[in-house]
Amino acid sequence: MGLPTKITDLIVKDIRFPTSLEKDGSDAMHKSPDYSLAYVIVKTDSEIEGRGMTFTVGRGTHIVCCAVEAFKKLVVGQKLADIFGNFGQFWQSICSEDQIRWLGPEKGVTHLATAAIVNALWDLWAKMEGKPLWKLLADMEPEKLVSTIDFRYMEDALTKTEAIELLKSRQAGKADREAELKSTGFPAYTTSCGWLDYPDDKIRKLATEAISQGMERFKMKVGGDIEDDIRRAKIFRETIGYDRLWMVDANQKWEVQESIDWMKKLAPYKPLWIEEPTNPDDIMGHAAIAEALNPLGIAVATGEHCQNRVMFKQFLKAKAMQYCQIDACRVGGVNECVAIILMAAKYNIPVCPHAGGVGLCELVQHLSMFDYISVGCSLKNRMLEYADHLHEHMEAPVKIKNGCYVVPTVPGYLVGVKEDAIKQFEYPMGSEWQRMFADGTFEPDV
Ligand SMILES: C[C@H](O)[C@@H](O)CC(=O)C(=O)O
Ligand SMILES: [Mg+2]
Repeated sequence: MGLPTKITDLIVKDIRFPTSLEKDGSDAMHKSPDYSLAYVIVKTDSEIEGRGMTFTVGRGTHIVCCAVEAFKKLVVGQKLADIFGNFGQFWQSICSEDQIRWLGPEKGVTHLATAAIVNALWDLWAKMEGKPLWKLLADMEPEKLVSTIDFRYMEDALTKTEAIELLKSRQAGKADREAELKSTGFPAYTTSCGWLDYPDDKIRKLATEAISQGMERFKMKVGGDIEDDIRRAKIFRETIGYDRLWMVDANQKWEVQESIDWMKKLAPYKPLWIEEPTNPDDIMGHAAIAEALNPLGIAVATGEHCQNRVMFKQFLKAKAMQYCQIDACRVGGVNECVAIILMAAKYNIPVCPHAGGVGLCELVQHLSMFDYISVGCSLKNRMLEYADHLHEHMEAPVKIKNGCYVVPTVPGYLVGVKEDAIKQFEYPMGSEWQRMFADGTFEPDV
């Protein structure tokens, strides 16, 4: 198969899964999410194609797909040597195009769409190099890697020169860290036992099963009702004990003072962090919550709804996050994730990416492994979210062994969604959606 030189087409598909039926993914703000993806296929003048995605929920997926279509003319016809020769510049040309940037800039629907396209391009690049993405990133010369980043608006936190120096200073020991990852994997924590609307006996059963499979770290959704949260916290601690890690996630439910008061009531159950206590744009609010809760041993974690590197910069500078939860699809794909990983390293904040959803585990495992090998270089306080849903639809699904992510070996980043899954779950014409409309399980969007 010859290597591609040029992008010939870009296709986007709206793929949705009916996860709301079992309350998988439920939290205090998203009671019935249908996990979905805007799936992008970048066609080339060879058989190799790039597949990327952004994670989203339900009806919103349609809007993201429209945004991807709007970017299409900026991508189709481009030469790959021009894109990968100066990826930072290409990234900027997408994010700053003057017909679209008014909708952002670099936030919301257009940035989710950017992520889907950019992730597909990295998938393509990794396939061209015959490497899984983590290895492509880890093997890249610091200067080359840094050339993929758009440093606008972050130079007051990290300059290009500092980024190169940081990467160079952490080259020693790379081979050992890669070997260690291959032998033990990257530590995972699970959210799949603790969705907000799971019944108590399901929590107990799933947590018990997870322990038997070697899982040592757990997260529970909170923020519906304090008495319910206390009851569920007790179930968790009775099941997992106090030697295993336990985190809680409020998905932006509370006011600032409410976050502090609520978490004081959960403090006896020793949560390691409270995730997204309040609005994801409220930097000073998060800083105030951290100041009040850190003395109780509770950290603040956030990032899955943090829009871009500029917001991360401020959270880091304001000591408003103790755990940095990048999301492979919320910000503008790999280029911006690498920028944030480098900034977090400078501010000594561990990166524990947001995963789960659909496809996020498959993507973000590469970023954590690259971080360990080339940037953070430590597993202290590092772990990667895992949720046990929908992996069967991926062409290269993640593997978990003894509570750790197994290092992926297939060339690419997302690699792809199975053809069968697309036939069944593309919205609205997929066979499963047509069946569920016919039997009244769901009503089609108008
Ligand atoms: C709607 C999603 O399931 C959300 O609850 C995921 C999340 O916050 C997490 O995994 O963390
Ligand atoms: Mg969360």
